[in-house]
Amino acid sequence: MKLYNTLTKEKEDFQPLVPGEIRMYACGPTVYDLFHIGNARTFMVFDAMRRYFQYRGYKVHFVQNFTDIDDKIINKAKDQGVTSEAISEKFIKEYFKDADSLGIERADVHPKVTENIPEIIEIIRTLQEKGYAYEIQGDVYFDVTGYKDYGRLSKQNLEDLQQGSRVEVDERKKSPLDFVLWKSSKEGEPSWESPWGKGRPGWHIECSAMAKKYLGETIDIHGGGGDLVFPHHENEVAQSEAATGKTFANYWIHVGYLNVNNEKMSKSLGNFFTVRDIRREFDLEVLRFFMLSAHYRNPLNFSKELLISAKSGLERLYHSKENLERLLESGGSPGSSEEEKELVKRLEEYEERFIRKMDDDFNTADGISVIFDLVKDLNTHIGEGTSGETVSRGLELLKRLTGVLGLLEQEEEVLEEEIEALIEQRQEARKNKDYELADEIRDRLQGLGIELKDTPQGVQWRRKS
Ligand SMILES: Nc1ncnc2c1ncn2[C@@H]1O[C@H](COP(=O)(O)OP(=O)(O)OP(=O)(O)O)[C@@H](O)[C@H]1O
Ligand SMILES: [Zn+2]
Repeated sequence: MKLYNTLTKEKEDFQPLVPGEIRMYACGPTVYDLFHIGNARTFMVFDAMRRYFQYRGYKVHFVQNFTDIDDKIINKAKDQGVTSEAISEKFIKEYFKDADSLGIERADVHPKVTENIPEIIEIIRTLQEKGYAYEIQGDVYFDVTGYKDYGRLSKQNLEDLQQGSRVEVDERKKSPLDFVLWKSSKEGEPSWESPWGKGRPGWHIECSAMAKKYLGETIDIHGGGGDLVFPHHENEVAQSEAATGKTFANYWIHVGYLNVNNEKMSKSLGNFFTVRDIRREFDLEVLRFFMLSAHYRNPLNFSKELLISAKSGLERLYHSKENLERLLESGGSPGSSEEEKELVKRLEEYEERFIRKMDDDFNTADGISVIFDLVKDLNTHIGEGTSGETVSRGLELLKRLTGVLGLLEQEEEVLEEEIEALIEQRQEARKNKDYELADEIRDRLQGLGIELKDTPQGVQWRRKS
């Protein structure tokens, strides 16, 4: 498998540290608002990558943090007269609602900064002890001139950076590029005790601390949106490598921007749509399909028109799947012809082609083209006369490949909701002593392949295998 590494600016052979296992960290959202679909692109790319790695047989350890302490959170809390925690807790819940509806699976750990303060303090202390950090009146800074590799990730040299940097407000720093590791707290702000007095962590240090705690000193993959290369990731590398003396991440992956009229979608520009804005008009799987139809490193322009055409593309995939399911239900004919044998052979080739494309720096755009080729072939060569086995192989393959991308998953979700609703109706009927209706609903559920079990904790259900 080849992955493009921002660190070397090359597609490299991907070799995880431990064969068969991948340790991957993605920078998560600052939780002071709903996230927009630009953020969603980055989250979705990492979700799809993780699914693909799993499909290729890797055990993936995936961590995505929540930045739950930050100026933006504090300011919003002040405006609304609530605690920072109230703001961050609310938007963490909202994050999960939107992520779930986008088919983004939960990471193995979603650590919060506020729950990792001792680990953060520990790294800062190490940096200070090793001479990479200095304190001024309760603020601690990283000394970039003391770290020889500063600028390596973003391919900038220190002198250019220093010349290019604005005159800093904080005259106390040794270099204008020095960044804050620990901030002394102002009156009324959330704060924690530390060796430098009461304060809170700077932004960059959190990821160094959490990646180390949950994945180890050296991880395989670290990523985020392209805007994070500098200064966020540059600073992460500096802190982590200065503290541990080891390589922080072997592969750096950055997702291209979702743009509007060729400008990055961002909160500050006001040119954004939240996931919920889109949900009012579109099924969110359409958005997912749209995002994954482009290579993750390329910028992607967003417009409603493009989303409408993505919708019809996705519908083509759904139609094919539904058609195969219908044929399967009708039983199919026995035996298999030469034509069918050829088709079965081609199925394997489609899967190989899909893997080849995806192995080449996770090219979902080409991967999706292969899926369309498969669908065309299935639509042409599978019909009433095809054996059940072949139909089922075609269907399985289609579901397997789209599943890797988190697509064509709508139906089951709807079904789940339907089941829950039916179970509720049945409970209601039983409460009203309408046992006839209750039994009728039970039979209907059975017809859908659902088994019910009455337990002291309530009704539980499972799909009959
Ligand atoms: N337009 C975009 N396209 C792709 N990824 C993006 C875009 N905007 C932000 N991201 C990514 O989303 C993730 C979450 O970022 P975060 O919550 O810090 O938002 P943000 O960068 O503050 O957004 P904004 O730039 O709109 O203020 C990061 O990995 C970031 O790089
Ligand atoms: Zn980060």
